Amino acid sequence: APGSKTFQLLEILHRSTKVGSLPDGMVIANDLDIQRCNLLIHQTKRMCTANLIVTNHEAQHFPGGCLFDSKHNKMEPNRQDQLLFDRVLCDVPCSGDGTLRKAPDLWRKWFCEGVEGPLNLWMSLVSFPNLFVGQVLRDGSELDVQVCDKGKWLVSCKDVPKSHRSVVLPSMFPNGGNYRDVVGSTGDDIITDDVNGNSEDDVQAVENPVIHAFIEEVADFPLERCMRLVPHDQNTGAFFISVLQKVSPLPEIQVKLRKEVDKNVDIANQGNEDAQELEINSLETIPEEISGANINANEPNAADLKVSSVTCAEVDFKEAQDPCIVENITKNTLMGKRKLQIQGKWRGIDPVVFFKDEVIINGIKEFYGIDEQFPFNGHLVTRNSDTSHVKRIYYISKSVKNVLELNFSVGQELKITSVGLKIFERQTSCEGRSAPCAFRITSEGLPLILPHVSKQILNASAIDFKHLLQYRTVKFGDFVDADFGEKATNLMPGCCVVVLGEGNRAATGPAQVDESTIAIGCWKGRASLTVMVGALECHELLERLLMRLDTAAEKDSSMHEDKPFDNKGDKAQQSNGKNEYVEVTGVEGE
Ligand SMILES: C[S@@+](CC[C@H](N)C(=O)[O-])C[C@H]1O[C@@H](n2cnc3c(N)ncnc32)[C@H](O)[C@@H]1O
Repeated sequence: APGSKTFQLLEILHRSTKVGSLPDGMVIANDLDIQRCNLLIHQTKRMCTANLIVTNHEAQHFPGGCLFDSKHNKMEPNRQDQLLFDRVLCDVPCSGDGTLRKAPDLWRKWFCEGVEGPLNLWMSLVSFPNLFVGQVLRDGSELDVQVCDKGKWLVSCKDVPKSHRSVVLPSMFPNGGNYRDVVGSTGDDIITDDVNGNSEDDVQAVENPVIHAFIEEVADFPLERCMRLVPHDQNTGAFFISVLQKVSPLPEIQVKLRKEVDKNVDIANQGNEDAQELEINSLETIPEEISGANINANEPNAADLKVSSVTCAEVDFKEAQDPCIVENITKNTLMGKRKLQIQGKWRGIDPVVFFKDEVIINGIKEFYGIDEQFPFNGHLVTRNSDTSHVKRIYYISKSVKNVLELNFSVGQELKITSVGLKIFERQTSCEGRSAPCAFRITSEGLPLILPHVSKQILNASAIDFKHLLQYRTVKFGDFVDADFGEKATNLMPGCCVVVLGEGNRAATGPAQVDESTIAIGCWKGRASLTVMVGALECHELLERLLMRLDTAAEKDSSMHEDKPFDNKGDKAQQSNGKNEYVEVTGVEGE
């Protein structure tokens, strides 16, 4: 955590999806804490999913996306017009008492009222219209909190035997206080016998009438849908899990929605204008003074912040340290100019903008030979409303597209911190030559788009693939398979994809892609191919490659010793002086 439950939900969603396609469903992951959102985004990145939206709301006030038919003065009951969830996993803040075992010091700070916060939150969540039907749980605040000490139920701190008062604190009872207040100003008149007439040394289990009544009451509840994992049984922090099923909408919800509708109408009118303004239209020019800035999504008033620019020298230094890790380097072409990016509704959060620049989109399609089956229209978004500086393009599934469209139509109610799968990223060559296509395919986007790519794609033999991963830049003439080297020479300059073929020769014909396909994004420079992933990813791919070769029926033993290829390998290594690509200067936020 955070992110592991979201990851598992996405895994379930993607489980039966064929390579190159996307599941129908989607996950919206929400947390009130923006830092937790960012961690979650990071953790789920390796899922490479286009079916996730991460939002930053109070869950009890999660926007409903409910449309209002102003003409007929009624709420649209159409399901498509509302953001309704089929299932909700609520991982709510807890009382924290399960943690006491591993952090006993907390016991002294633990106080009963502390549980009320989470309890109130749970109650407001279960009555939330988008989620569950309300009133499914008994209001816990009605319950008198009882303290059990050595098998005996204590209703008030007055009942605590003197010898136990250092352990059972008044703060553990709902009325709190301290022993001095409760038993007298001096504390001398401390009761030594408890309310049940037992002496303090004669503590015995007694039946508590309140608990008894409670047990009788809950006997009819469907508690088989709840599970309590007590900490000492599992040696964990304790969990209470319950499964609730919504069986019908609540009448009160209609009233509540009714009130919200009026508010939504105003927002929607405002929002539609915003949405139109924010849609990218290459014919429109955005005034310079409001374009191009790097907004930190964690800062509530980031739009007011100055833009800190990374100098060329800093970037060169970082690249010299690890020339392949370029993705995280943010350059700012504006160099010192303070410019503000157009913000969406949420200040400090980059706007989500449908990317519709046909010149760029058609250029990408043409360059990579992407088949028409792969839907682009309405599936691309950016986090930058400045068309001339779009740096990253994200792919969204149909389900996410529907939610975004609904969100725009109701005035951008959703505060979206992350959406979709980064599929293309702007890239240029440091040789100064501009590639015919300014956008490379990202490694996250590669699994999705690969089956649809027919140009700029090569099949490499295992040995050449291995050399690419090892040396990361290999001159065309240094490839073991001369045919592969020639094909690489004939590629267009810029981004290309190298797919691992079978055995020691590159496969011929178009790449056959399935779940087991190993492929890597590369840059075709003037004289060499350079892999476009970080050292860690290269290392992981190399391990996968070696494992595959180990288990292959026709294992080529030469793969495990470089001797026959030493010259080639050395040459390849020597050629790794400088990469032939560099991340383009960009100003997009996110
Ligand atoms: C038990 S943690 C679970 C976090 C996350 N699901 C995970 O697996 O790490 C509870 C989370 O609820 C978040 N939270 C607290 N109050 C909230 C609220 N009103 N709305 C949404 N999230 C809230 C906290 O920021 C915290 O991250």
